[in-house]
Amino acid sequence: MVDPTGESNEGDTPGETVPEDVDADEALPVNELFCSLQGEGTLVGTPSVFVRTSGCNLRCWFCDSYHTSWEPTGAWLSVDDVVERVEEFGVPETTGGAGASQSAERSGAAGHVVLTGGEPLVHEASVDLLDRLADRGYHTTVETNGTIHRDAAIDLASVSPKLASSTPTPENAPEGVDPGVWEQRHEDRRIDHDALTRLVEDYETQLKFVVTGPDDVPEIEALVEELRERASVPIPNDRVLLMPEGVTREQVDETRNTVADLALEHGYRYTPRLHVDLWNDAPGT
Ligand SMILES: C[S@@+](CC[C@H](N)C(=O)[O-])C[C@H]1O[C@@H](n2cnc3c(N)ncnc32)[C@H](O)[C@@H]1O
Ligand SMILES: Nc1nc2[nH]cc(C(=O)O)c2c(=O)[nH]1
Ligand code: SF4
Ligand SMILES: [Mg+2]
Repeated sequence: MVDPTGESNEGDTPGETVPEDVDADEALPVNELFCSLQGEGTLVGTPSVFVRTSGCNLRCWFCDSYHTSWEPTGAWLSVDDVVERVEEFGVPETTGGAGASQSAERSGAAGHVVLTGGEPLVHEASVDLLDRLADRGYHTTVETNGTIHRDAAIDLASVSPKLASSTPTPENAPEGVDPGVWEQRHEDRRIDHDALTRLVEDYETQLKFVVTGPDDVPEIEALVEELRERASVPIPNDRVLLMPEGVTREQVDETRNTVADLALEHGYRYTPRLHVDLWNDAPGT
């Protein structure tokens, strides 16, 4: 394992820790690559291959992928190798493939790939990966915090803008972590109206907000209104999703009903965290 961060806790420049023998245009720091059911959003329940890159330009206190943000870990893989690993789970039937491979332990994800992280769009090579997957007939979902726009083969932009309640403080930071410069840096970076507007205009988009409680709703309403004014495309309420905050079953049990009630009250959509319900916080799910 190498430090694949793209961004250390003190440093600020994506790419600064790329090892000398790695060409960051053609390789990605991969934290995990696995097959599961899409647990969040409009495609919930869809068998999918997940490619989780390491490194993020934000530091949400509640990040459920600590080892891609606060303590980024993974191994650099060439884009070719990532495509090969994805194909081991099955190739889309539309490209003449036989569907799911029989050898993989979880092998049902022949058509959908979810590129996530960390923040996958900090990495230039994500564009190349998405192009190659699209060429092979995969449907691509990109899970992104919405602070970066790239031109890429994205079928569904699953954008999760980060609310004020996500900002790390010494009180809420993960155990043993001092957020230091990240409290202000996260706050400064978490909303980029231009990037959000371009994502909404260029791609089929869902806006998937992590909700910690009723106090988050005014900020969601204001942001959605702002984007509706800026964007040249409509943003219907059924593309605005409220998702309960929580990494474990116990935590989601605490927030689930409040968030469902808020969705009903405001006419937004609710999304479960199906993978947490099914597999709790196990890695590779
Ligand atoms: C780990 S993030 C990676 C993609 C990107 N960095 C982002 O935040 O959208 C994947 C998804 O998990 C969500 N998420 C992270 N921590 C969470 C938590 N504690 N509760 C609910 N959702 C969470 C994010 O909002 C995002 O939708
Ligand atoms: N099953 C499952 N569905 C997911 N949808 C988005 C995820 C993510 O971490 O981006 C995720 C994940 O980690 N697991
Ligand atoms: S933006 Fe996404 S990956 Fe980054 S810290 Fe927040 S939840 Fe984690
Ligand atoms: Mg996750």
